[in-house]
Amino acid sequence: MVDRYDVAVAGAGPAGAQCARDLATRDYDVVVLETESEDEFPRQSNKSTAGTFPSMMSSFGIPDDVVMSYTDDVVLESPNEYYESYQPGAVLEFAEFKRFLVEDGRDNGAEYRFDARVSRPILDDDGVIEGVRYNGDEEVYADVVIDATGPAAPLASALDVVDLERENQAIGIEYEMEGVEMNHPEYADLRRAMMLRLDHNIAPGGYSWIFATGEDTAKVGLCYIQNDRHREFAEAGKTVDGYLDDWVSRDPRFADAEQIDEKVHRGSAHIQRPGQMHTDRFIAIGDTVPSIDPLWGEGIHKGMKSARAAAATVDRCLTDSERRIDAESLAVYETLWHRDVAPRAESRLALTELLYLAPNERYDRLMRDLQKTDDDILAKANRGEKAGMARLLHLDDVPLLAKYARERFGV
Ligand SMILES: Cc1cc2nc3c(=O)[nH]c(=O)nc-3n(C[C@H](O)[C@H](O)[C@H](O)COP(=O)(O)OP(=O)(O)OC[C@H]3O[C@@H](n4cnc5c(N)ncnc54)[C@H](O)[C@@H]3O)c2cc1C
Repeated sequence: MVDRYDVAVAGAGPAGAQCARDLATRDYDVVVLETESEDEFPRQSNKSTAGTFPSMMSSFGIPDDVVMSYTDDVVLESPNEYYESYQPGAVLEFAEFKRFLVEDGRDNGAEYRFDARVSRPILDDDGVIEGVRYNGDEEVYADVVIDATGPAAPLASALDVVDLERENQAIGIEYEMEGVEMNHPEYADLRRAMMLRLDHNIAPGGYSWIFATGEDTAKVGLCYIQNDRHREFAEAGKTVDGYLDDWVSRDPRFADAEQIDEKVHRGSAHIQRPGQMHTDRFIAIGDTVPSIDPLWGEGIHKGMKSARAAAATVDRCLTDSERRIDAESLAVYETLWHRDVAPRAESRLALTELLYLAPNERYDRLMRDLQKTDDDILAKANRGEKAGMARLLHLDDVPLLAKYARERFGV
């Protein structure tokens, strides 16, 4: 007997599981294939700090049970300055959040197969995908196939839909810690905050973070892309683990802190310009695209929005009396992605590249500027609006901009 569904989704991350939730709610026959075993799920894929905002929680009906802590502020730190901004948020228990998405999808009729490692597409005589092969020779057929395997991307790569480039791969690691001095006199009060720190001495060409999960507990981590920028500031031979250990041993906030039950989360994501995201009968979502926000690494909300855009696209195409699922019909996904998931993705990526190229002193100045700037300018810059970005630049940034232009355009 051939297994046949309306939609087959590879990967039960936030993107895949949300897509299945949306499709099952609309009564489509959907199956999700997840490589990990159900008993331990999620184990290796329990990678995320999972800081998010109320807009995500309310748009996707996420219950309070999966929240570790609520925060009031976002704090940006540079080596010698900091800037606080009121912005309520939530740090999720990522594993519980993933399990909630699976259970809720199942309650709505989605089928899950764990221990199901997707390896490649099944193609028809015209080279169009009509199903997937998993665990060697097992097969599932579907009208539409969705790759939501994050950076693994076995289907999107085989179909030449996305090319996740190694030089754009950001790697990250974090510890869950207790005994952290969250209100140290030399630093901002982090007791109810998500803090991101720009400092090449800690995370060369990237950033580090402390996200409060309790009075003296926090998720503490860092990430960077191993590109030229990283190498410019990096110490030879030092690994991402080494950088985190070094920060933890030097920063006075961790003087009496310890790792909780050896809890370590690690993973990667690609930070690159958006390209193609679909073809005949196929859509890529979440970190497979990749949808992650280049500036601050917010991937959960972006991935779930891309999942919703994909589900809406599939719904539209399968509602059509002819069930048209060719590339042209599915192209509405890319329109929705650029409109709703990551508007101005190009400018935000340019801002990110410029930001991580800047030296430490420039970060201190950025914090001083932000302290004097109204939140509206920051919000505009953050959205990638040129007017907001220009307000944060100075005349003596010309060499920095020239360096950026040389790297980006070779001029
Ligand atoms: C250290 C770190 C910290 C982060 N912090 C934050 C944060 O604070 N806030 C935020 O919003 N984002 C954060 N992110 C980013 C966020 O976690 C990701 O963007 C998000 O998880 C992407 O979701 P996804 O569903 O696209 O992919 P993934 O989460 O990668 O899920 C992919 C799923 O597919 C499965 N899979 C993989 N290969 C296969 C295969 N061949 N067959 C079947 N299944 C497969 C995996 O097991 C996994 O369950 C962080 C990421 C890292 C690494």
